[in-house]
Amino acid sequence: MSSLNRSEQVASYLLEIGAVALRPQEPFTWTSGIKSPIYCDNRLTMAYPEVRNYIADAFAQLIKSEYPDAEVIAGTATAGIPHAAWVADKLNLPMAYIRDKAKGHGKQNQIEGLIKPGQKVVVIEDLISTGGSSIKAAQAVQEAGAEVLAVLAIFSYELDRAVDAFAAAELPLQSLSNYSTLIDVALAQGKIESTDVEVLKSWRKDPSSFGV
Ligand SMILES: O=P(O)(O)OC[C@H]1O[C@H](OP(=O)(O)OP(=O)(O)O)[C@H](O)[C@@H]1O
Ligand SMILES: O=C(O)c1cc(=O)[nH]c(=O)[nH]1
Repeated sequence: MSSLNRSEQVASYLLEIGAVALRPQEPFTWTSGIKSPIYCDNRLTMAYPEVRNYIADAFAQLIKSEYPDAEVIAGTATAGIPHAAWVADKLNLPMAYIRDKAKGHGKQNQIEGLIKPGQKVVVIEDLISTGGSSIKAAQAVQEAGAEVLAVLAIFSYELDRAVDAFAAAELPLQSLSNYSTLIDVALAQGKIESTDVEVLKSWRKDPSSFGV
């Protein structure tokens, strides 16, 4: 592949740093309980300055062009936090993060940092599977009286379940890369075989029944 677009470049980076693991014989268990032949560990991007900087620039450009009114960049705990910090730094905006639930001690906060009622917030997540984690985080921001302009993620599996959940929650979602691009890039780079593509595509049609 000569000139890669943003989605292809992010997929290519994820493959290059070994963030994408295939294990059809011994499926991964996701946070939602779904069993999957693939796991994408975007946390590894932290270890690669060129990669994390490309991601932060891409998020920052997206926010500048599509959400120029953003006042706070909020990361989802835990994997969204470092990316939100780098993006907030690039945009010189306040940063916050959202726990999956309120702390049981101390100030019992779910949102750490500062999000004021009425502020316009962009939520940064590392990855969307079902969307459950990031929608919950975005709703916590809304419950705090702020407005969520969008949820932005590095990668999305493009599952129907997530698309429907974001639509029902009336939350815009954009990802820098996605499952279909990842498969195309991996195949073009010889990192997977056509037999892998068949498994990955058939799993994607019915993720809930894989490996059961
Ligand atoms: O769209 P969903 O079905 O909610 O799945 C995606 C979530 O799962 C992972 O987080 P995980 O629960 O592994 O926690 P972590 O961020 O603390 O690593 C990932 O970082 C997303 O937050
Ligand atoms: O749904 C998840 O838990 C999940 C899937 C995945 O590919 N990567 C990840 O970090 N979490």
